[in-house]
Amino acid sequence: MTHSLPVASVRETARTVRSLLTRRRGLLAATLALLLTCSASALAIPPLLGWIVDIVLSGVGAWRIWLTAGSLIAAGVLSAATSLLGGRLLVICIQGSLSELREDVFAAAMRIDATTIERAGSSDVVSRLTRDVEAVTEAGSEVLPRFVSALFTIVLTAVGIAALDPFLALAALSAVPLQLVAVSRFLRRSRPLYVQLRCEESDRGQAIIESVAGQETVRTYRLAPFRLGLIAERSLTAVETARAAGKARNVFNGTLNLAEFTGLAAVLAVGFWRVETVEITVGTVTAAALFFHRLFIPIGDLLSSVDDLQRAQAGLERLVGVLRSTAPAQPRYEIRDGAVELRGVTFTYPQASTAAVTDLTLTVPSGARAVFVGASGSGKSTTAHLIGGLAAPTCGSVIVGGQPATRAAQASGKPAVMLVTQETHLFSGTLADNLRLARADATDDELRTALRAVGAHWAADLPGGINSPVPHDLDEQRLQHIALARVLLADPPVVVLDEASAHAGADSALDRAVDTVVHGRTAIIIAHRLSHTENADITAVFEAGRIIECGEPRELLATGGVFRSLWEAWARGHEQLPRTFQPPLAPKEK
Ligand SMILES: Nc1ncnc2c1ncn2[C@@H]1O[C@H](COP(=O)(O)OP(=O)(O)OP(=O)(O)O)[C@@H](O)[C@H]1O
Repeated sequence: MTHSLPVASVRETARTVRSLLTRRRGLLAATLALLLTCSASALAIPPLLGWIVDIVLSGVGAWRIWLTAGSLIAAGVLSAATSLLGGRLLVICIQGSLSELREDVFAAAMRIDATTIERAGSSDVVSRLTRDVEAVTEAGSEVLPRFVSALFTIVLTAVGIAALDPFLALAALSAVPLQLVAVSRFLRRSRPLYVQLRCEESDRGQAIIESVAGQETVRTYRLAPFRLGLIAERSLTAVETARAAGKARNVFNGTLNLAEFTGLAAVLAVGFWRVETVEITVGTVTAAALFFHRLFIPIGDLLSSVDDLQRAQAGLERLVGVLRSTAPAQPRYEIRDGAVELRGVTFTYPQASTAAVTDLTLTVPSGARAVFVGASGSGKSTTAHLIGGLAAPTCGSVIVGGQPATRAAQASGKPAVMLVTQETHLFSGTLADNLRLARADATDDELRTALRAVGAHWAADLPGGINSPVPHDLDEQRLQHIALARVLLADPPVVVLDEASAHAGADSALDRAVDTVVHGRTAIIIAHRLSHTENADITAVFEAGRIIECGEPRELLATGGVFRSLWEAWARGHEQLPRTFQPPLAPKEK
């Protein structure tokens, strides 16, 4: 079960939209004035046509027909020109606001901490940044301009009919009750359905992403039927909600058609009676019928855009929810040095019932090298993540350079801590692009130097050198080269290497690269081989989420505790001990 990110209330969403629009209030006012002019000039067309009918019926001078026709053309041209210009300005205004919102939401999503993303499921964030942004953008650029101009046309046309004849206006109003019922029922029913549908779609996406990402596990444990069942169940739930939303839309459209029929029938019937009683001319009834007929399209536009706007509103509420789920942009923090301190740290993963690490206390002075050893699941990676500021401890504090680690992650200037894991993410683009993620202003020479320093000589052999697209078939070692070169380029005071040289194998080139990278900075190394403790200032032995031994490795060997047993067991499996641990470091026999 995922805990989706929050969805903003209607009021919060309206506040955000208002603040985005008021930044462009001049442009918005000009746009509305143009659209109003467009609707007003279009409004002149039915009465002018009605006059032509009356002039023809009365048989007076042809010049009047020409004059009226000229006015008709002028009104048409003015209406078309202002509609074009107003529509364009509206799109510019809305697109500007939307792109600002998109940037804010994207920046906010990047600031959400890893624990919240994990709790919400990554597909929730992805669906907000893709499908919701799409729905809002589409509504903003296509539906909203149609909605605004339809709204103006309806209001002005209603005024026009009333000015022609109040009885005809009353007849036209007979369509309104049915329209109001249709809209209010639809609004009540569809908005929660759209919000629900989005959540269900993102749950379905999460199940698919997890199944694909974990396909090896799925295959190994023969979980395919279970995973497919889960996806099918979530798809079915989403389809049922989509069907309920479709049904609500059909009822809505049917009621609108009935309303149109009722209104036009009423206008024609009343018009017939009024002409019979010779109180108005045929031209007036013609103008009123044309007015009412002209209303069909904008009313259809207005009410059908309610559907799209509803969907966009649901999307907007989810987007504003992303803004709400992060703290406002943090001020940049200065870190003092590369010292790392854990003070009574306990951390429990969101959906776990027991703590992954408990009451950890450790001090790594600036520039020192600390190596974490321990069995799988003993809490090393969790501690590395906490030092990297990816999550805040449940209890206690993790301090980097005098700042809580989560703040140090936003240190001003270069990053305070960099975490290198076995999973090196590459973006599409060239090798240089991928390295410049660490330092945007690095020159080509600096990139090449960093690659050489970590032993990535293969990069020079690529057809276009560092400007070649990243090869798809990079092996784990080469991926680690890129990750380590990024550290050299970013030059953080603290580096956390989680199994960074696990793929070194017999070749110790990657170990040498690790040595180069950690030189001159505080290093936290999660070791998969005890040889890594050879050059460590501090070795911390983890067991069941606790640090059970901690100190300078020679002292630990001399003390004869768990580390010494581990060391001896490891050494038995390796004919050759690392140089420094041989005679000089090996514990003296007591
Ligand atoms: N995302 C997670 N959600 C819930 N529990 C987790 C999560 N990641 C790790 N754990 C649990 O936290 C505990 C510590 O795991 P951690 O990965 O930190 O250990 P580790 O020593 O780094 O192991 P390894 O060397 O296998 O990575 C384990 O019990 C593990 O099952």
